[in-house]
Amino acid sequence: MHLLTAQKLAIFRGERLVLNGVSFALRPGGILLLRGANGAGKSSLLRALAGLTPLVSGDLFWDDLPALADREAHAARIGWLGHQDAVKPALTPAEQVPRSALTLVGLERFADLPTRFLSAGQKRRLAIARVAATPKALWLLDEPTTGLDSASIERFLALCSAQRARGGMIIASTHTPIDLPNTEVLAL
Ligand SMILES: Nc1ncnc2c1ncn2[C@@H]1O[C@H](COP(=O)(O)OP(=O)(O)OP(=O)(O)O)[C@@H](O)[C@H]1O
Repeated sequence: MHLLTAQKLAIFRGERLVLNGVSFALRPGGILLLRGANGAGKSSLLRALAGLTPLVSGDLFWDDLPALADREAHAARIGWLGHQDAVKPALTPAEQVPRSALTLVGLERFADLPTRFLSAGQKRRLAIARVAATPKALWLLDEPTTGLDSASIERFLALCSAQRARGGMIIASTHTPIDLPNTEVLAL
């Protein structure tokens, strides 16, 4: 039984139709990888699925009901990892994410340092920890592994597996392979 179904989505960015006729469906525990060249529309699709960019046409269903009819309810289902990390530079990691989640991304040693002193990869790991910290039915991840070293990629994959094991879904754009079983791919 599919929980999330997209039918013939069309998305404008600025003046241009960047995506048209995009359809897919995901079951609980499913993972969908978005592939495509720079500018293909991966980020635009993720934003639209999050309700941040309007759909020009098409339908998005959650459990067979219009997903975006109640924006607040939809936002509450989503763990969002954008292109830009939503981390606060003046606060420490421990001030913005529970310590248990920092451990999951190997950031415990940096928990009490102002976030502005973290490296790009460490900030990315903090943003991932923030997504993983609260249970969300759907993770929308824009190039989650960019800038991560191999140990951090392994930890990220473990978090993805845990999300799927509890019935959560993942949609991620990526230019690199993501080594997880039963992945579906949407080429844009
Ligand atoms: N805010 C915006 N206003 C106008 N056009 C935009 C905007 N954001 C993106 N675009 C355009 O929409 C198209 C799709 O961009 P998008 O960022 O979704 O691609 P992408 O597949 O995520 O690319 P990348 O692999 O480089 O991250 C591009 O042609 C881009 O120039």
